[in-house]
Amino acid sequence: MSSAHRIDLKVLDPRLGRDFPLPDYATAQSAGLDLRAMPEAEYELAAGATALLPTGLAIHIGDPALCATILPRSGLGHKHGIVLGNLVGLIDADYQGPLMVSVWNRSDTPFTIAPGDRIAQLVLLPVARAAFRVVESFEGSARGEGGFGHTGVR
Ligand SMILES: O=c1ccn([C@H]2C[C@H](O)[C@@H](COP(=O)(O)OP(=O)(O)OP(=O)(O)O)O2)c(=O)[nH]1
Ligand SMILES: [Mg+2]
Repeated sequence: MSSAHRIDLKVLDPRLGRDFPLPDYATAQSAGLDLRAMPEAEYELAAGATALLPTGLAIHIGDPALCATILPRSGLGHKHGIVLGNLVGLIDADYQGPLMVSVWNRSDTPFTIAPGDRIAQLVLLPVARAAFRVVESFEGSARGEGGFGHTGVR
């Protein structure tokens, strides 16, 4: 854990850390920390529906060279169609509000989420920030303006 970044975390839901563990890496080299959905009670997400669920915690990354993303869990996404309503969540380094997960049931069957269920995962990432310099023309590059299939398929 020596290379880990210290991130401030506030527990907003007293069931976390008491009835359910705080987020932690499942293995020594896991990239993602599972986030638990913390609705008041069991929540049935209808087929095709989206719900914004609290995770019961807040984090303050506090470093502009970092951000966090919220990603689906592959098992839930592939087997049950439980993914994210925003596809990927982006957590800014200066965000201090409750961490929320937009859960989307893209399947054709209802899915029940119980408080404490691990519903998505948080990945901390490095961020490079831009300072734009407005120019009239770009220095030449190998690609130029080619894109969108320009290099072919095979
Ligand atoms: O899945 C998510 C995505 C975002 N957020 C929080 C953290 C993030 O820093 C903030 C704003 O997210 P974003 O910039 O993606 O949303 P927006 O619609 O542009 O809102 P804003 O106008 O507040 O930036 O909302 C979450 O809790 N969960
Ligand atoms: Mg925004």
